[in-house]
Amino acid sequence: MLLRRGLLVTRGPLLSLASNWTPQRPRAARTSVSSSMADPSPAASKKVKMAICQLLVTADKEENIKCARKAIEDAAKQGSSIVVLPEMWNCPYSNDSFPTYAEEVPSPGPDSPVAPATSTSPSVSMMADVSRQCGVTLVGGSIPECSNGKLYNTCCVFGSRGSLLGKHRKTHLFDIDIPGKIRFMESDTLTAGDKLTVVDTDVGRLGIGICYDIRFPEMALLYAKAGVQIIVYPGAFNTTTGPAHWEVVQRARAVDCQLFVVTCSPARQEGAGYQAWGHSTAVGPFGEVLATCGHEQATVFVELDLAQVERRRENMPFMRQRRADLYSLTGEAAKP
Ligand SMILES: NC(=O)CC(=O)C(=O)O
Repeated sequence: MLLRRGLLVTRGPLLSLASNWTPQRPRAARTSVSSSMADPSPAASKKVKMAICQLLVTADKEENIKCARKAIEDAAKQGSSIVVLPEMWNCPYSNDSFPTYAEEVPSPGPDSPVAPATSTSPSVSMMADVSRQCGVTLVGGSIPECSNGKLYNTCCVFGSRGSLLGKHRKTHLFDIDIPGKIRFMESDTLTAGDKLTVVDTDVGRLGIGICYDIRFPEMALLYAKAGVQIIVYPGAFNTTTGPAHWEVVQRARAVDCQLFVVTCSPARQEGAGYQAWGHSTAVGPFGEVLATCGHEQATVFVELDLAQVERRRENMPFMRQRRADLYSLTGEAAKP
């Protein structure tokens, strides 16, 4: 069997680890499902239908909220039980925009009261309302959050009854300078979060990271240690780092940690100051790209079989094989 891009793998029956399900396959979404190993046992599967909404983000906040709501409703109509939004989906990705578009985000909890739609947090209210109305788990990409005079890049996770189950503040700020290509300093306006975020949802245990967080394998390994099945990274790589690293880092995190990795980018907006790479993707625990798309607006539908996480860990028990006598990983990704 030959996998994409010429990787030669062992012989064995072709097996879909997680099949793409596309009642109406979105334009530009691509599926590449592959497996290099025969599934050793037909153990119970636990399938999760996910929609990854690569939204076109404009300077019009109200319009962005409307579009996000519609994408979530459409995904739910097509049977998704979990929907993912992009990083900074309610505003242009720029330090000028973050303070202007920022909202307050309440503390998570099963009874978290979420401000009514008329409040100063319209993006948060919409996400709470639509997740409850559609009965979906929602990983709400990220929005700028204002709290005690500081700004954060914050992802809200809502349960299928509309409560705010968790919030993750981007822990590694995107401060890079590649001369002649791209310079971006999130730290000019944003403050880094100081916690890792594991959330138990109806669809499984999620770990959350935002964009640049994906470059730090220690964080992903701590999530794996905490029993996370899917790490979701809303993210907006760019046209310099995207082609070089976007897919590689997703597959690396998935292989290292033997779990699903899902990314959700904004679509590329011609003429925008920040050119997002797009290519929202789902990767399986054997490092296989399950579904992806180009840089245009699209929803990627994918079915994840969470039983594959355990299977891959049985096949190759990295966790047990670590050499704690030679190295160790400290830190905490507390189980919820
Ligand atoms: N925008 C980010 O946070 C990260 C990014 O573009 C990169 O790591 O490259």
